[in-house]
Amino acid sequence: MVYAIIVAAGEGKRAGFEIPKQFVKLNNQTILRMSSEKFQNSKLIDKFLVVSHRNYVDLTEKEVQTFSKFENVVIGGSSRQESVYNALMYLHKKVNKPDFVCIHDAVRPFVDTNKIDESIYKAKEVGGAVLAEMAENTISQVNNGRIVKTLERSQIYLHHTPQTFDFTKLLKAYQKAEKILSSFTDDASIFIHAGYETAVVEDYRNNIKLTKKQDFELAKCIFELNS
Ligand SMILES: Nc1ccn([C@@H]2O[C@H](COP(=O)(O)OP(=O)(O)OP(=O)(O)O)[C@@H](O)[C@H]2O)c(=O)n1
Ligand SMILES: C[C@](O)(CO)[C@H](O)COP(=O)(O)O
Repeated sequence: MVYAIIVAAGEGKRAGFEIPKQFVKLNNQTILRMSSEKFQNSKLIDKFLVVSHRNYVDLTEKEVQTFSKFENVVIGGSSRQESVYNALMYLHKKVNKPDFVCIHDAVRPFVDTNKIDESIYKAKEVGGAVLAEMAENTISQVNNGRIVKTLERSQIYLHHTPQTFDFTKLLKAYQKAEKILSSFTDDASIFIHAGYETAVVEDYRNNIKLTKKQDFELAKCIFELNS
């Protein structure tokens, strides 16, 4: 069984809207609903959870309750990784635990459903799989404003989501890292820290994370292009 975990418990501080950015609407649909619909439409996702900020549970539920694969809202934590951990612990308490979990940022509404499925196929083969975009710009490591070294860009990938993992292994990885979760910014880095193999699945550039206000201007263009 494959569960999606859609993390939507952030406050959207960098975006600066009056409400958390996952509830901002694009063409009359919230970002959260747009993202959730992609997992509802995936042929390999059996059920999904949405991780919500404790102050927005009702609004979160209202956005996703019509989806047949939606199971429950889980209360988030103080960081994205804490939120993921809360969802993993919810699943750990179930009698019928999932085999794989597919973790997605609610604020990446343009994810392609076929790419979701590709990440699941690859995770079933390798153990973990991350949708990622190969760097097309020259990349450098910088310290105090000075270039330390230029990196081989064919070996540099920008991590997107979803990131899909063997559930038992990911839970163990989170348990191993639970005192240092703030050292990580995504699930793959926690999985790799535990020594597990992780593959990349080439993703489309338009699977952007809506982080700042200007990303919503770009989102309007992507939405128009996709329409
Ligand atoms: N404690 C948190 C923090 C973030 N997220 C989710 O993780 C995803 C990526 O996080 P980010 O873009 O950083 O969202 P925010 O934390 O809301 O943004 P900010 O840091 O600007 O407040 C988002 O879907 C966000 O809702 C979460 O579930 N729980
Ligand atoms: C998980 C992620 O989207 C992969 O690129 C990214 O690390 C999330 O970072 P954020 O600061 O929590 O938005």
